[in-house]
Amino acid sequence: MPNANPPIVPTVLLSLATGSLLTYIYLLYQSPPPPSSSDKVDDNQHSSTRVRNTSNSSSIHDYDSDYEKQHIGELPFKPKTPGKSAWPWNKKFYDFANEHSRFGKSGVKEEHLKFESRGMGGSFHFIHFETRHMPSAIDLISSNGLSANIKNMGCTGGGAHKYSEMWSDRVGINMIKQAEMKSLVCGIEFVLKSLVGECFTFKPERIKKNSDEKIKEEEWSRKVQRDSIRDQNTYPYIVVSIGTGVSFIRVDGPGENQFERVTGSTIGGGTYWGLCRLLTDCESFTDVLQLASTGDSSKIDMLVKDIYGSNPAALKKLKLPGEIVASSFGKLASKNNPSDGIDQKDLARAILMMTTNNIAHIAYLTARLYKTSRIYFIGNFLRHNNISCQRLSYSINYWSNNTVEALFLEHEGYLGALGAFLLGQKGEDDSSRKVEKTEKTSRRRSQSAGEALCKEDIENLLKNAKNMKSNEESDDESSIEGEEDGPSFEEQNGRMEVPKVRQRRVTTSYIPNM
Ligand SMILES: Nc1ncnc2c1ncn2[C@@H]1O[C@H](COP(=O)(O)OP(=O)(O)OP(=O)(O)O)[C@@H](O)[C@H]1O
Ligand SMILES: CC(C)(CO)[C@@H](O)C(=O)NCCC(=O)O
Repeated sequence: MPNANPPIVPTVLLSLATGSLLTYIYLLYQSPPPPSSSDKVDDNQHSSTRVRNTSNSSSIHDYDSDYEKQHIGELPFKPKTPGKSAWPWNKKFYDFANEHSRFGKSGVKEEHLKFESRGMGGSFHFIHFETRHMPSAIDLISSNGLSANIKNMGCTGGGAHKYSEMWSDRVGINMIKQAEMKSLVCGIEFVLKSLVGECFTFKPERIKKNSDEKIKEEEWSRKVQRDSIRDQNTYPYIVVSIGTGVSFIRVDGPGENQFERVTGSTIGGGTYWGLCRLLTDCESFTDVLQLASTGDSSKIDMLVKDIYGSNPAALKKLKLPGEIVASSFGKLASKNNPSDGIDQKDLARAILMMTTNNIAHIAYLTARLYKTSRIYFIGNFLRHNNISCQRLSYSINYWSNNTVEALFLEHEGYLGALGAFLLGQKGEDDSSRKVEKTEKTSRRRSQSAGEALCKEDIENLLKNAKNMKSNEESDDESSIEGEEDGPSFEEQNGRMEVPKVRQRRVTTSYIPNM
């Protein structure tokens, strides 16, 4: 008698990405293996019961199974289904993870990010917690008996090395280590190829009435969905991973080694959060973003018009509008008492803008250097951080004269964990020696921004700058201000608009000490 409704009580597979501040866990709940020949069901019936219907799910993510059916060969691994003997060994873990949305004191499950995968035969769930609570997280798993039958776990980031012994000693779980950049790129390729609704950008709320009209940055708040990777034209693209520090990676193609970390910046999310901890009373990242949203950075930053006055002829010659920042924190340099008239909210905003502007500049130059129109910004600095996403969208559009687009991903912080898992499924395991070697090689290649520019690169940049200059001279100045959506992107990507500003569930507050 066919079993029409095999239960969706799955095997749980785990993967971690452990950075200096946060750790992301990705869980895959796989359905039980197909029934044996004695209780065979027809294929259609089986697949429809194995995979839950996403349209009823609370997730915003629809799984593009048609695409996967056609392109499954292009995924970075051949999906494994669990052996029959493996199931349902991890039921305890599954029930525990399923029943709770908070774990310990800083663990949070992000319901809105979960999605189904027909190819993987299960659902992906996402949890993060603060890395400093790693020992408590391991104890939680151990004391609840959750580690039974979990022998291996994909892992990437610095923590894959730092906490490896702790995991094996305390709970007997072996870390299958993967290189950080490779995991990131693998995760990005996976979500871009298989998830509908993953990629988006910000555009102005309205279209210019005439070419002289300037659309202000504040109006760049319309969240617009972007298409996934469909073909070779997508490459090369730039990935800017904004974590504690910032990595700039060029991805040349779908193959797993077709990327290079081209440069980095030490001014990243850690800089922002570190300076804010020093200069404000905020105790959580969520609080400081909230504070920044009410601040005014123009009390702190020196604007071009502060230097030039509002002299249209002079500004036209300079080719910079008066409203943009000339020097972050520059206004404080010439005040008798720098703290007069400013408070914590203005500081929080100015630090956020300084960090974001710097990243935007390097990202734009990197895109120019490698002649690409796509920059994907990821990493947890952007988490619930519409202010930076909007600034990046506006700046990249502005500096590139509407030829390069800033793109964002819904699973921005979990791409490394996802990639580490996928690579592990492929049977890869970077031994520490191999990781060291890879990182040495990439270290040699990826020096700081200035060093990375070889003579040829500089010549190219100068050539491009010259071309841009002559384009700008022939253009009306206003054409670089918030032009209506650029034809190149609209034609390339096809577009679907999401009417509201980036909608994310508000972060549940992070309780210190797990
Ligand atoms: N709850 C949070 N607590 C602390 N920082 C947070 C939080 N949420 C977001 N952030 C931001 O995310 C940054 C860390 O990002 P992410 O976790 O992607 O990097 P990482 O992996 O630690 O660093 P790197 O990529 O440089 O190794 C922090 O510096 C901060 O700006
Ligand atoms: C060190 C890493 C790669 C760790 O994720 C990251 O923090 C980073 O890219 N920092 C910038 C380092 C540099 O100057 O290239």
